[in-house]
Order: sequence, then structure tokens, then C-alpha cells
Amino acid sequence: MLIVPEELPDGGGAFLIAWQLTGKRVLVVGGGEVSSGRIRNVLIADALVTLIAPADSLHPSTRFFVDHSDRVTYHSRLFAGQDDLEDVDMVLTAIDDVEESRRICSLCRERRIPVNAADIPPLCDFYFGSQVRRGPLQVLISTNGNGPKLANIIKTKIEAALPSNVGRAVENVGVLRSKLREIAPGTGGDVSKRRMQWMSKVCTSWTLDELADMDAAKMDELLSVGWPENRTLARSSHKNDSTKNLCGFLASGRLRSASCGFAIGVCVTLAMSKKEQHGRRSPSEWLEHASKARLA
Ligand SMILES: C[C@@]1(CC(=O)O)C2=NC(=C\c3[nH]c(c(CCC(=O)O)c3CC(=O)O)Cc3[nH]c(c(CC(=O)O)c3CCC(=O)O)/C=C3\N/C(=C\2)[C@@H](CCC(=O)O)[C@]3(C)CC(=O)O)/[C@H]1CCC(=O)O
Ligand SMILES: NC(=O)c1ccc[n+]([C@@H]2O[C@H](COP(=O)([O-])OP(=O)(O)OC[C@H]3O[C@@H](n4cnc5c(N)ncnc54)[C@H](O)[C@@H]3O)[C@@H](O)[C@H]2O)c1
Repeated sequence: MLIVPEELPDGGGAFLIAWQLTGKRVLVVGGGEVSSGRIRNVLIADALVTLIAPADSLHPSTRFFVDHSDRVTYHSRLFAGQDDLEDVDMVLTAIDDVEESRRICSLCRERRIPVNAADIPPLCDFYFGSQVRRGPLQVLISTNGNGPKLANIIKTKIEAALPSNVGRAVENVGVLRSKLREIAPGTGGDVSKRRMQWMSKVCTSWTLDELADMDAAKMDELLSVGWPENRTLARSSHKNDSTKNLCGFLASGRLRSASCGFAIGVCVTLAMSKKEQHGRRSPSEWLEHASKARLA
């Protein structure tokens, strides 16, 4: 829920976004080691790369991308001028010539093409950051130019703190969301609101391990039983078979008897004590715990 702010935010930060580059053309100028890192970063985002750099100066990893990726178009020469900027959506310079970087950046600015000049912050429209990637999970660590090495050190801490299955959990939630959109399509309005509320409930009531272990059958059950009845069938409340059937049955509202309330109470208590015993945490609880424990 959006709370009306009491004061304006402090400035001095950068705008953090997950820029979508699928099918966009990125020009990389320079073929050294830094260039190869840049190429890798934009290939991960499915960009189309044009590389301009003399062949005799290509770093082996840059050469590898030229030789193995059909998304990389290579020109063995120096940057020629504005014609090289035709139909380009983003420019990354990684050259050992600050004056030439300056010239390329000003040509880009004339065309309003976003540009990064490696290690020359005043010329950059955006900075690179240190990155953690686990499947579709992407964490960007930026010190906003204050300490790139520190960004790298913090990245290592975050990597060590993340559970190994976090990427799988995110992937599964993505699959579940797209399946949900198939059975409950539409943008905006009540259906969208209901979808968002239900997905939020699934993410908060299932543990990270459970989300990571969610298979196709479990997703189908969630969508065919949980979604219509607005329940999340959180596995922690029906892990063993005796409670599973009873709780599922009772909570579905199909059994109408005087014993109903008592039975549900027992199931919930059992499930809750089980949850406490194993100390399982939902992703949001886990993140809160991890940030306190590891980054303190
Ligand atoms: C994240 C990462 C991505 C990447 O570039 O690939 C990155 N630098 C990385 C490493 C790194 N860079 C440098 C060192 C040596 C130690 C040190 O100086 O601290 C190390 C550490 C190492 O090599 O281990 C030197 C350096 N970097 C910049 C300057 C110029 C200046 O500050 O004026 C100088 C000094 C040159 C000099 O002194 O002459 C500038 C920038 N570097 C940035 C990003 C942007 C700000 C990011 C942020 O603040 O978060 C920004 C502003 C522009 C940009 O390039 O986009 C990558 C981490 C990869 C990883 O995760 O391991
Ligand atoms: N951000 C970082 O982590 C980081 C780390 C090291 C260096 N750097 C900086 O990045 C830049 C590149 O570093 P590197 O180690 O890859 O350098 P490098 O010297 O290995 O490679 C430079 C490349 O640029 C090419 N080049 C030079 N002028 C060109 C032009 N006009 N047109 C096309 N290609 C041209 C060269 O032929 C070569 O392929 C340097 O300015 C360096 O200070 C950044």
C-alpha cells in the first residue's frame, strides 16, 4: 500500500532498473578484457551486439564471443564516426583512449543514445554494477561510483548468503504466474487484483524450499483447487498425509459438521508447531533474517 510521503526523498542516487535489451542493438567499441565483460553482460540480456575493434587487439574471451555467438557482428577496425551509430540503441566504450571515448560519448549524446565509457564516470549515462545471478534472480550491487571493489566484496557476501535453490524458487513462481494468467487472463480490473493477492499469498505462505521443490503436479493442484477456492494449500500445513487430507478437506468447506472447527484447530496447531520446529521461513522472512545475520 502506498503511504503518502511526509518529505521528499534524498537525491544523489541512481535510478535502478532491469533494462530489457531483447532484440536491441548494442555497440561495443574496444576488444580488450573489459569489452569481453561488457559483451557477456549484454548477451545475457539477449541483445544484438556490434563490436568494433582491431582484430590484433582482441582479448581471447572477446574473440570467443565473436567466434561463437551469432548475436555478435564484428568489424575489425577503429570506430569511424557517426555512421557507426546508425540504428544503435546503446553504446559501451571500453577503449584505452580517453579523448576518443569523450568524442564517441558526445556523438551519442547528440543522438540521445545512452552510453557507458568504462571507468570514466563523468561520461557515463549509466554505470555497470556488480552482479549476482541465480537463474532469473538478478541482484545489482552499485556503490554509485564510490567503491567498485567494495561492490565486488558485498557481492561475495550476498552470494554466500543466498540459498542454492533461490533461483529455482523464482523460476517456479514465474511458471506458476504464467499458468495462472492462462486460466485467469486479463489485464487490470478485478481479475488482476485477485491474481496479485493470491500470488502474494502463495509467496508468503510457502517456504523458499517448498517453492523451489514445487513440481508440475503441485502447480496444477494449486491452480485447480487453491485458486478457485482462494487458498494457497501451503505445504507446511499438510506435509504429512494425515493432516493433508483432513485439512484440505475441512478447509475446502465441503464438510459441514459440528466437529469441523475443532478439527481445523488441531490441524493448524500441528502445522504451526511443525513449522516452528523446523525453523522454516518464507522468502521474505528469510531475506530479513539473512540481511541481519550476514550483512551486519
Ligand atoms: C561493478 C564493476 C562492473 C564493471 O565495470 O564490469 C565496475 N567496476 C568493477 C571493478 C573495478 N573497477 C575498478 C577497480 C579497482 C579498484 C577500485 O578502484 O575500487 C575494480 C575492482 C576489481 O577490478 O576487482 C576501477 C575503477 N572503476 C571505475 C573507476 C573510475 C573512477 O572511479 O573514477 C575506477 C578507477 C580507475 C583508476 O583509478 O584509474 C568506475 C566504475 N566502475 C564501475 C563498475 C562503475 C561504478 C560501480 C559501482 O560503484 O558500484 C563505474 C563508475 C563506471 C563503469 O565502469 O561502469 C566491476 C566490479 C565487477 C565485479 O563484480 O567483480
Ligand atoms: N571497469 C573495470 O572493471 C575496468 C577494469 C580495467 C580497466 N578498465 C578501463 O577500461 C578500458 C579498457 O580496458 P581494457 O583492459 O579492456 O583495455 P585494452 O587496452 O586491453 O583494450 C582496449 C581495446 O580498445 C581498442 N581500441 C582502442 N581505440 C579504439 C578505437 N578508436 N576504436 C575501436 N577500438 C579501439 C583496442 O584495439 C583494444 O582492443 C580502459 O580505459 C581501462 O582503464 C575498466
